[in-house]
Amino acid sequence: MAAPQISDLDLLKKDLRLKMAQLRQAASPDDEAVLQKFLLREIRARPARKIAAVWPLAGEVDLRPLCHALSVSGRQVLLPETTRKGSPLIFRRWTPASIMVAGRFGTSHPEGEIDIPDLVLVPFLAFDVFGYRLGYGGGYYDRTLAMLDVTAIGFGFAGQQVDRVPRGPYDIPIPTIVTERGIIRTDFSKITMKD
Ligand SMILES: Nc1nc2c(c(=O)[nH]1)N(C=O)[C@@H](CNc1ccc(C(=O)N[C@@H](CCC(=O)O)C(=O)O)cc1)CN2
Ligand SMILES: Nc1ncnc2c1ncn2[C@@H]1O[C@H](COP(=O)(O)OP(=O)(O)OP(=O)(O)O)[C@@H](O)[C@H]1O
Repeated sequence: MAAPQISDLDLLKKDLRLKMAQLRQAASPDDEAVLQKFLLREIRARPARKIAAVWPLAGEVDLRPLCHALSVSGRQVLLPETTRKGSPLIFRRWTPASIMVAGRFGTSHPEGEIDIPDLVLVPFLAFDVFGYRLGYGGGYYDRTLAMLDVTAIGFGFAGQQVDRVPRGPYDIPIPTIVTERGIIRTDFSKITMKD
């Protein structure tokens, strides 16, 4: 079988992934708490009932306190199950009593029922002010967002911002990004060309 084609864009993204992984230093617990406060406020301002969060991978923002807070306040938390490469994610119901099981690439997911979110929190290694993001390279969130008609909110630390994330045809910009410094509205559709 022929080896999969790797494009220049894939190489640019790979470079940036390495750079961001090297830059990544554990943010302070204060930053993490402030980020979750902003994120919770942003979610609560919306009517979404089923919110897809993530279970942390090493070095990522730990959204577990947010998952608990959302669940306690009556929202249904969903967590992704990492499917085979090339497939969209599936989401399963989580409650504080859920038992997490090991999945692909070091991820964990609950064994709860499969459900469809109406709001998806999207992790990244890097983001830009236009709402483009760089993930781990699975294309999972791009495939998932292309399929679902849902609100997406990106979250991460301000230090993960870069001037411009390399863009590909499948990359879907995220209209709202939350960091410990506040909320970034990236929806440039209302801004004229001269801006
Ligand atoms: N916390 C969290 N959960 C998440 C994501 C995430 O970014 N953060 N994902 C966001 O999409 C999905 C998982 N995506 C992932 C994609 C690749 C690798 C990974 O480690 N890939 C290996 C290469 C694996 C291979 O091809 O054999 C690597 O990069 O070394 C990890 C997670 C769903 N769950
Ligand atoms: N909707 C899609 N349909 C087909 N291929 C896609 C789609 N979305 C992404 N891809 C492909 O998947 C591969 C990985 O995409 P990319 O490098 O953008 O991942 P990523 O955004 O870093 O990862 P993730 O979305 O999992 O966080 C690329 O080759 C890309 O072209």
